[in-house]
Amino acid sequence: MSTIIQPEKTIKIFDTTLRDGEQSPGCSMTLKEKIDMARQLEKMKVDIIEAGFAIASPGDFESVQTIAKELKETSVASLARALEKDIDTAWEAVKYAKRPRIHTFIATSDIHMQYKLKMDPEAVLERAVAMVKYAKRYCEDIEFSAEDATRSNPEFLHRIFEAVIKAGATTLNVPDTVGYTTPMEYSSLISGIREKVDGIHKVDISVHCHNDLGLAVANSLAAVKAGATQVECTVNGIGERAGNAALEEIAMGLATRYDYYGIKTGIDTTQIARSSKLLTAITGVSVQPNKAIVGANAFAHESGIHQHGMLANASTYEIMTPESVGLRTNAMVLGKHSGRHAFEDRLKTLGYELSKEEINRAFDDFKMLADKKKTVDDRDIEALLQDDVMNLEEHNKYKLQRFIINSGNTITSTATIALEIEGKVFEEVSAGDGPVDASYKAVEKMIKTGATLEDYKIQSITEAEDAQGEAVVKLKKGSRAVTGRGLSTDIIEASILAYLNAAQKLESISDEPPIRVIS
Ligand SMILES: CC(=O)SCCNC(=O)CCNC(=O)[C@H](O)C(C)(C)COP(=O)(O)OP(=O)(O)OC[C@H]1O[C@@H](n2cnc3c(N)ncnc32)[C@H](O)[C@@H]1OP(=O)(O)O
Ligand SMILES: CC(C)C(=O)C(=O)O
Ligand SMILES: [Mg+2]
Repeated sequence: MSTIIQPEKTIKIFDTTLRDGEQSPGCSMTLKEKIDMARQLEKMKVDIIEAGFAIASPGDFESVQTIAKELKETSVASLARALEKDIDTAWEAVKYAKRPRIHTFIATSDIHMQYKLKMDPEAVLERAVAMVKYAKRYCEDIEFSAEDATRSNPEFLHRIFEAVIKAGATTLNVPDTVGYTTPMEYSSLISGIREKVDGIHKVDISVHCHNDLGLAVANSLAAVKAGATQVECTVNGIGERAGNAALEEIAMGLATRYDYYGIKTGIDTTQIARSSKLLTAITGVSVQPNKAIVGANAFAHESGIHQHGMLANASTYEIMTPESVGLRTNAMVLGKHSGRHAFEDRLKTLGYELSKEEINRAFDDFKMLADKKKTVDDRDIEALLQDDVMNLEEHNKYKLQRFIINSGNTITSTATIALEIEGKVFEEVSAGDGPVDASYKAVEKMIKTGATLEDYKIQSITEAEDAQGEAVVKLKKGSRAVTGRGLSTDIIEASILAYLNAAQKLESISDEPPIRVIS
């Protein structure tokens, strides 16, 4: 008995980052930026790039045409209203592409036909057919979109789709223009269209979803399950109003749940992170940290129980690997919800080998610090360990008595600092590049560490007007490096305290081998 091998089902990914995506307020791109983005989309292996709306402006025309000339493999489409002049212009722009496509559209819902187009349904149908035929004189690959399809009368939709297939359309797009539909409703709309058109010609059924109710990806995936063969989407989900379906979520949804959908895309998912970052760099619009797939927290774990599971086996809390979307690694973020397993793991990564007792002490200090700070980074842990191991409270040699700062944008900053050192009070004045530099120079005149300032960071660790500022400095002398911390509601005071804290540590380890050298 011979086995029949079923061909693998694949769907096309139609990227509209450069057209619908660019319709997001604040996401306009220059010609060069669009070309860079288009190259990256080709690298990610999207099937079709909608490079713009050629008639919209000379700049849009130039970018569609340049992208059509530049790309090697990918189909390049331009949007066009159902107007001859739009189609002529779209063709002039895409005709250089290896695989050109004209994408023409007209609205089919009563609301749009009556109030916007001021056309009756029969006139819309006639126009759609005439314009598909018109476009077909130029180009084999014609996509027709029934704008606002999900609020259109389904019978009218079926009629117009049948008519445009006969006129030569090769892809029928069913846009949820205003993000109105639901997964189940959209699914039955798509399977209804699929049944009707399958008897006529083989065409792609495309879906194009907006995110007004946060359902763009859910609706697109439901439609794919119901027989759609093309999904229109954008990188990071940018697009008109609340955006379009996010490409990365569609691609990873299908890849991760292949067991459920049984459908592949041609997307090289390892290019996802890069595409997302490139778009962010170009538009200056960042994705929110909890954004699926590409948000900063998408592969980050903060709570102890999760971190413990992750350390045992990443599949406990990750349904896809960071590598599969092109990230190097996941992140264990230490914060107030973290547990001992993750803390000990971080100590090992940082190169510390501590006794059980030292770890316990450090863990208690870490939990106290984590209560005050949003996240605890490696420098915090190092500072905390150095405090703990050297028991600095007992060696509190340098005490800040008072400080006076004179600073402004038209004068040189000066600092007067008084320190109490082993019971005696010293005072020095110094000028510097800003109040912190002036303070450090004044302090250095008194305590003479001879160290270099390797790093300096100031951040708020509590909120509101009385926020605590935390300064962290790293001082280096020879092969020894230490981190000092200072806390105050005054950021200059926090900075001076951090310097003194680091100086004390440096002094207390100067005759001993370093705990750990930070290069
Ligand atoms: C759902 C979507 O995303 S559709 C795409 C939306 N994107 C854009 O609109 C961005 C690019 N747009 C533009 O640059 C301009 O709107 C242009 C160049 C296309 C047209 O500009 P203008 O001629 O000044 O017209 P305007 O934008 O004010 O109005 C739209 C006109 O197109 C008509 N129209 C709208 N859709 C269609 C269509 N699919 N087919 C035919 N005519 C249409 C409207 O009825 C209106 O016609 P009117 O001028 O005779 O009243
Ligand atoms: C032009 C069409 C496809 C569109 O963007 C929409 O309906 O949202
Ligand atoms: Mg749209």
